[in-house]
Amino acid sequence: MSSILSVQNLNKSFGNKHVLHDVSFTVEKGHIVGLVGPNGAGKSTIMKAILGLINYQSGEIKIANQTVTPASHAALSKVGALIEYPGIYPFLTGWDHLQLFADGDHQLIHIQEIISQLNMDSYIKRKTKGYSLGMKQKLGIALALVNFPDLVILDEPMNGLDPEATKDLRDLIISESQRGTTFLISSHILSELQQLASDLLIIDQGAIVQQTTMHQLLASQGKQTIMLATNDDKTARQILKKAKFKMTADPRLEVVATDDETMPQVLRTLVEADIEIMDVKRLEGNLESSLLEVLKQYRVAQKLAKEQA
Ligand SMILES: Nc1ncnc2c1ncn2[C@@H]1O[C@H](COP(=O)(O)OP(=O)(O)OP(=O)(O)O)[C@@H](O)[C@H]1O
Repeated sequence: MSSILSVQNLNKSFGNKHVLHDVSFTVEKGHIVGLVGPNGAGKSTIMKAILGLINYQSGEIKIANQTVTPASHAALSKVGALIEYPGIYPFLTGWDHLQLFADGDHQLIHIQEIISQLNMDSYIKRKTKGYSLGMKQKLGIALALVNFPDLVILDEPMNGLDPEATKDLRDLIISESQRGTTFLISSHILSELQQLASDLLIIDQGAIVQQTTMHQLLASQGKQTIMLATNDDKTARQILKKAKFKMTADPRLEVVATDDETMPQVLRTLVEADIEIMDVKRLEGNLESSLLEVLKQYRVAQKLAKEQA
């Protein structure tokens, strides 16, 4: 695995307000990373620092091994971003914006693909002064993606999007990531992020609480389960209990997955006992409840550490 982005010991203050505290993390090439945390945690500030939009007191930011500062932007040539509101000229059409932004005519096919995937065909040739909030947001996202960037940074990209557009965006991000594009995305829409992100950076009050994978976070909270249907659920339950698998309170046959091995072990145990398996599903837990739990535990630990200091 190689990292495309590395942030080390980043400290940022606005006046005498210290808002980022020794923030360090790396982002692996091709991953979709969710940056999550409460309001005011420092997500946008981290993104702006990565994009060279704000100065910082200390630390180092590297994109593809090249240092980024407000005075040194070379590494950003292969980065696309949407931070806060997209900068859009009202008297140009969406198509004009995309063409102006594109590195060359060879991007036209890609522009057309993005327009179709985000369902923008019906208005892309209209002046943007008549666009709704969601239409502008989609244009901002299209602009971030147009030149096949290696890294894309999106701050709350689902803002203003209806459910259909949210799904279109999710599909687009996944297809671009399959081409090798890396994404760093902040969002408060955790149900959406859960379907998108492979990795998570959890931040609270300007400090990294945890860098983890979605799978690990959900599993660590004991929230991932395996739902089974067999030809004899009653006997299957007895066998699984005897084999010391943890069952949930659900009246159906649901086993708590403690790690990646649980699923094959459960299936082997049942097959060896001649139970016929009709259906098996891995149920992911809930990102929102897992995140709230992690933040709660972190704050308790922080409070204890302060009291002991
Ligand atoms: N230009 C600024 N001047 C002063 N303080 C600022 C400025 N920008 C951000 N802050 C402060 O820095 C902290 C982090 O803000 P930031 O916008 O990065 O949080 P966030 O995690 O993106 O929040 P949200 O989820 O609400 O968008 C907050 O306390 C905020 O008030």
